[in-house]
Amino acid sequence: MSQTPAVVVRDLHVRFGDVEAVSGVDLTADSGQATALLGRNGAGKSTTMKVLAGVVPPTAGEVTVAGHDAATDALGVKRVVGYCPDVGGLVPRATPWEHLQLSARLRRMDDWEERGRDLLERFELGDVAHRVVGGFSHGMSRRLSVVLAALHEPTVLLLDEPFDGVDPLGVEATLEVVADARARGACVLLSTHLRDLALEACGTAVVLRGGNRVAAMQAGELTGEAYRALLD
Ligand SMILES: Nc1ncnc2c1ncn2[C@@H]1O[C@H](COP(=O)(O)OP(=O)(O)OP(=O)(O)O)[C@@H](O)[C@H]1O
Repeated sequence: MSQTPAVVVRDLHVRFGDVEAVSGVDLTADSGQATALLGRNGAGKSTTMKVLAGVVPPTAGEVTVAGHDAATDALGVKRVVGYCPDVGGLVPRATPWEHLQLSARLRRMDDWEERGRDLLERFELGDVAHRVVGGFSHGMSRRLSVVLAALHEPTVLLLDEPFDGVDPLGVEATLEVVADARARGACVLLSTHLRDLALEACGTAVVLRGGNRVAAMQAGELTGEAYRALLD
């Protein structure tokens, strides 16, 4: 018997006023797999991620995340996902450790401190664990956002542009987080403009264009030429 995919999106539409940000996206993503979301600026990747995170409601279509309907059970969706947004999400006057404390408290987690410390070390944020994030560089903030998304070992891990402005050690730590999540059976969705890193991190790739899905394929099939052709 085949397993229901962890993420199911059918004919998703998202409208902001006059703008149709997503206009008919279909995708599925399985547990234990990582799926890359690719496409040019404005293709609808971040909006799709926001719907999957329970942050933006779908205007129309069917979206299920680990069995929770994004239209009717946004709280249920939020509980099962770990979400690294493309921008924002951090409190400038709080430290990384305070961010972890807040996240753990909201999720009623016990015994999170060792994992929190380990993640901060892996992302080379241990030395700044008690410094307010307002002074962080862009790359440091991105790394902390990945740590926060991964802390509670979510069923569905959503990473929106996690490599943006991140140095090679941060990239390596992020790839490890993705590999660990897959190994424990989580479903990972990762949006990026970096095809090579998408191929390294993910087994499958979905390409969006103008709010639509234009292709879904094994990541290995996404050659540079094929990718460019899909973007145009
Ligand atoms: N809150 C909003 N209000 C109005 N329009 C929006 C809003 N959010 C997104 N859009 C529009 O929806 C479209 C898709 O945006 P989205 O951010 O999802 O694309 P993206 O693929 O993530 O782009 P990028 O690669 O630049 O991050 C764009 O035309 C964008 O301007």
